[in-house]
Amino acid sequence: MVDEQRVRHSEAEEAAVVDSDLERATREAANSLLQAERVRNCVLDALDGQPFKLRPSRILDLNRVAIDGLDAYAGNFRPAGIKIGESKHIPPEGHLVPEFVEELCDYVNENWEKRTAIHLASFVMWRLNWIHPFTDGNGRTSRATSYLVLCVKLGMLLPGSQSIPEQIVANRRPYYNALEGADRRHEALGSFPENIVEKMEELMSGMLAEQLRNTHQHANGAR
Ligand SMILES: Nc1ncnc2c1ncn2[C@@H]1O[C@H](COP(=O)(O)OP(=O)(O)OP(=O)(O)O)[C@@H](O)[C@H]1O
Repeated sequence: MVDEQRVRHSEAEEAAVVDSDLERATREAANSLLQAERVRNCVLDALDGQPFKLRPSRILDLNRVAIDGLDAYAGNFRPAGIKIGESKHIPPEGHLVPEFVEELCDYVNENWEKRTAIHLASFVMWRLNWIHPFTDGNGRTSRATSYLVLCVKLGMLLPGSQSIPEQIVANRRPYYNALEGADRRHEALGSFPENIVEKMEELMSGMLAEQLRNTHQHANGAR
């Protein structure tokens, strides 16, 4: 006899993901535009007076937009361990991810008035990559979240054709070096000293200047 109490199993749907390289490339390009638009809308909401707090749900959403249709875990924290190719850093175990992401959000929210826009954006860039909360799209999600924090803290949608995330993608080595510099400092001290992301701050400051310089040149007639 069938026990009625035992037949009510959940049947979860599986997330659909594309399988050809061409579809993947097309989807990645479309997602990247959607993610940039998502960041812009979040900045505009904050400028419109909606109080800004960095929350895990915002970070999850930026990951979902980046890898939707490309990875079954889009918008979810990874369930297990992960490695980063060619990096010495081993991200924390999967079960620790939610706690580390909450700690990152707390750091940003608690230091919002005390620290500069460059510091907060640099901290997010490093720490989110350090946590590596997702099965894929960690770089894209970290860059988008960092840029969101930078713009909201500055209180403006930054002008310029070559945004900081675009500059990083065009030349990744200094970005990897800055991530590794903070990894080493953190490993040695096990905490967040004031200058933990010094290298990333220098890099980001230079990239912000470049982004604004492009606007200045454009204003002077350069194409
Ligand atoms: N030493 C390091 N510590 C922390 N994060 C690192 C380190 N080296 C590289 N990374 C990050 O890991 C990312 C790769 O992770 P993943 O493949 O999930 O991201 P992605 O968004 O798919 O990649 P991409 O940045 O190429 O778009 C790199 O882009 C970089 O942001």
